[in-house]
Amino acid sequence: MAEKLPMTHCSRFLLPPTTTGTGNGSLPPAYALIILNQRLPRFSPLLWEHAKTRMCADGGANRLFDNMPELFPNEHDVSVIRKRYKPDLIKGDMDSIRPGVLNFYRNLGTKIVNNSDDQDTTDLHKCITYVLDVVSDDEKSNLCILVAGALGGRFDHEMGNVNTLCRFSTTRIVLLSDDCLIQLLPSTQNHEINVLSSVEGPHCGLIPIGTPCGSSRTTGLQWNLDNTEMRFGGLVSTSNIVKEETVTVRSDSDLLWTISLKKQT
Ligand SMILES: Nc1ncnc2c1ncn2[C@@H]1O[C@H](COP(=O)(O)OP(=O)(O)OP(=O)(O)O)[C@@H](O)[C@H]1O
Ligand SMILES: Cc1ncc(C[n+]2csc(CCO)c2C)c(N)n1
Repeated sequence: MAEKLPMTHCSRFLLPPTTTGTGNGSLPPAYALIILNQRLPRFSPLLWEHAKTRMCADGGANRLFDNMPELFPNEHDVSVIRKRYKPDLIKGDMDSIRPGVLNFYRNLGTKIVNNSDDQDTTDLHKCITYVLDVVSDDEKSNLCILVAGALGGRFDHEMGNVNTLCRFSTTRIVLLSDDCLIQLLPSTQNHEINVLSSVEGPHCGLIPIGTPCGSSRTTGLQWNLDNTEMRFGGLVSTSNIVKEETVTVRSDSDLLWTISLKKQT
């Protein structure tokens, strides 16, 4: 059987942007940022700087409005901060955004898309379909969607957010909270994860979601998988520890990769 192509992963969006590219000859990813209705992670200004497109899923706009100024305690004019962080788009069923916040961003020129007719998909899902609709096929191969505020509070929302990783499994999507990130590793490729130890790790996990996994192999972890079977309801890898700069993962079914984020990020 033909060897699967390698897919590389690196959380360079947690480091300040550089103008020097990735350093390995490949194009840096084109990031889009989606802000959800959950506490804004402390490193959101960095994600914002990296992103080419910035959007809020419905009540995510309240979080941008309320929490972004709190991340700049030395700046006293909150309206200057709010104007600096103007989203390109607010999209959703609009049952959570406060009218004052909606008016504020509308007056700044933010595009507002009301999808209250769709009560079958989440606001995050609606934002992802928007990104995929506006991006060309060429750009899609280089796209990486960063989702801020994906965990905490309501378990149905958390699972809904994880489900979007599976629904859009051919798109690179990273779910982020203050504490960790989560992404899907499709079984169609072998994975090389470049761990940035200044900002992430050492705790990590590999979770088979959806279908059981007959065989997975890893390198670079304290408890490596060696042709190991995993299934939800059986073995899943939690509280694993990154031991090397590069972690490799190959598996016959999709896995969720999660890694802790360091507090000083
Ligand atoms: N407690 C939470 N934990 C994780 N994600 C959340 C939480 N609350 C909201 N979200 C995310 O933020 C998005 C916008 O949420 P919002 O509260 O504006 O709308 P909602 O009506 O509760 O959500 P939806 O319309 O998507 O069901 C949701 O689609 C979800 O992805
Ligand atoms: C089986 C089933 N369960 C829940 C909902 C409700 N729902 C799902 S996503 C969403 C948010 C719309 O922005 C809402 C209200 C449904 N439609 N179908």
